[in-house]
Order: sequence, then structure tokens, then C-alpha cells
Amino acid sequence: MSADLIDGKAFAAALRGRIATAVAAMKADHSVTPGLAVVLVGEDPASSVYVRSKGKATVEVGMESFEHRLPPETSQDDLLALVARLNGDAKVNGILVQLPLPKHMDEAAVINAIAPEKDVDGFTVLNAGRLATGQKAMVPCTPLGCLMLLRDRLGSLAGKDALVIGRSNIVGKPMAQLLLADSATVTVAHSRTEDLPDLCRRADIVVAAVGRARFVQGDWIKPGATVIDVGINRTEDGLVGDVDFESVRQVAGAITPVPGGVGPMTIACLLANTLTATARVNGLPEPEGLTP
Ligand SMILES: Nc1nc(=O)c2c([nH]1)NC[C@@H]1CN(c3ccc(C(=O)N[C@@H](CCC(=O)O)C(=O)O)cc3)C=[N+]21
Repeated sequence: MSADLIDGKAFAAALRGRIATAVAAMKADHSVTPGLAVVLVGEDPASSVYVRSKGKATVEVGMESFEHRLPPETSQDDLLALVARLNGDAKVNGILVQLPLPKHMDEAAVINAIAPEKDVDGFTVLNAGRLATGQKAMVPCTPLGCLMLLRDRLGSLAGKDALVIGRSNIVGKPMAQLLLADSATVTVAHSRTEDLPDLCRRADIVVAAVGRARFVQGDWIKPGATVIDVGINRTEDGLVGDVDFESVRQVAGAITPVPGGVGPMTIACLLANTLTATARVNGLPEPEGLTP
């Protein structure tokens, strides 16, 4: 038996299509064009690639893209000044400051300087707190994309045993909040977890976000489980996930590939959040199906 492939690339393309339709309607009916600003500090080649593909996807759905590339030695004050300017720019509805930032910066201070209503990554304390307390929030893009794929595959997640491997602020914690809000029974595992294989064997849903190439093994997986691989690891054999795809696919019911799984969903959800932010700030109805 071999798992079904969850085609994140196709799902993301369909989502971008719906976003493009909604953007066109917003322009035609309200003369409003959503705008997304992406800020990259430094020259990390991988980050540079993501920023370029975000910009391209933004323009393709009819939004305005503003790219700010700053040298690695940029001071935190200069970055904060740029964020303040973008906060006050009416053409900018979403702001993404690419992480990680150079070591001389206080990442939390920079992120929390983003106006919450433009925080399309959902990384500010206010949006994290809103998500955790069940209030209307901007939801982090990668977990939102994973949730969309899980609901599409499983329908209701109520009562499912879900294991999130990884406790980062950008994936693990918000993923756990979203699963909990959908009434799954959620466990969050991490590097200090004892008996991860045993925990994993109980899970109907596994979301792997640990940053270790091919970490999750086939003999850890409950037969028929749904496995979402958030990992992006560059190895000698190319891009691989946090899941050992070849062994896990023999046991799982469904699995996301890397590439072509969660990654494209992250970018599509960034556009979804930008559209949602634009609708909210203009008092327009929020397009359906873009928020949890
Ligand atoms: N503030 C902030 N927000 C982010 O959302 C953010 C960030 N910083 N820093 C870097 C990570 C990484 N990230 C990815 C987005 C898309 C793919 C993606 O589309 N991946 C393709 C493959 C692309 C390739 O070949 O490298 C795929 O999985 O199919 C991957 C990774 C967003 N990030």
C-alpha cells in the first residue's frame, strides 16, 4: 500500500486563482489594490529566492509588490524606521520581514513593530495572542496552509489525535493552536520529548516541523495516518523534508511531498492574508475560505 500524495502545489494554484478573482473584483468595485511589502535584510541566497518567488506570486494575483532589500549591516533603528514608514503607507496592506534577521537585531522587537493589521505573517504578539484565545487574528501562513490541506483531506478534525513535532513560534505553536481550535487532541513534541516514535504511532495526524532532514520514520507511523511535512532541508540529494518520504509513504494514508507540498501553500496563504488584511482595513466583506 502506498499513501495518497497531497498535492499542495495544485491546491495552492487553485487558491491563488480564487485570490486573483477576488483581487480583480476589489479593484473593479472599490478601486482598491492590495499591496504587500517584503523586507529582506542581508544576502542569504535561500531567503533571496523566497523573496523573489513571493514577489512574483504577488504580482500574478494582481496585487502590488514592494520589495526592500537592505544590506546585512543595516542598523536595527534603520529597519524600525522602514517598518514605521510601511505601517503608515496606505498602499501597503501587508508587511513581511523575512526571518531570520542578522544576529545584531532583536527579532521580537522588529516583528512587534509591525502594525498588527498589516502583520500578514501573524508573528506579532498581538496576533499570536488573538489566535491562542480564539479571537480574529492574522494566522501564520505555513500553519494556515497545513490546516487547509488537512481539512481538505479529512473533513472534520474533531477528536483526531494530532502530533505536532516542533515548537517554534512560526510553525509548531500556531499549528497546535489551529488544530486545537478544530477540536483535535493535540500533542506538541520537541527535541526533549521522550519516546517520540511511540507518541507518533498514536497519531492520526502528524505535522513535522523540526528542521531535521528525513527525521520521521515509517515505523513510527500509524497505518493510514495523514502526514504533513513542513521541512525544507537542502542536502546533497537536493531538497528534502523532515519526513523520510520513502518509508513513511508505505504506511501513511496520505502525505505531502517536498517540494510541492507545504511550501507553495505558505506563499498562497501569504497572499490570502494580504487580501484579508486589505478587506478588513477597507471595511469590505472578507473573501470566504481564506481564514480559519
Ligand atoms: N517572515 C518570514 N515569513 C516566512 O514565511 C518565511 C520567512 N520569514 N523566512 C523563510 C521561510 C521559508 N519560507 C518558504 C516559503 C515557500 C517555500 C516554497 O515554496 N518551497 C518550494 C520549493 C522551493 C525551492 O525549491 O526552494 C516547495 O516546497 O515546493 C519554502 C519556504 C517562508 N519563510
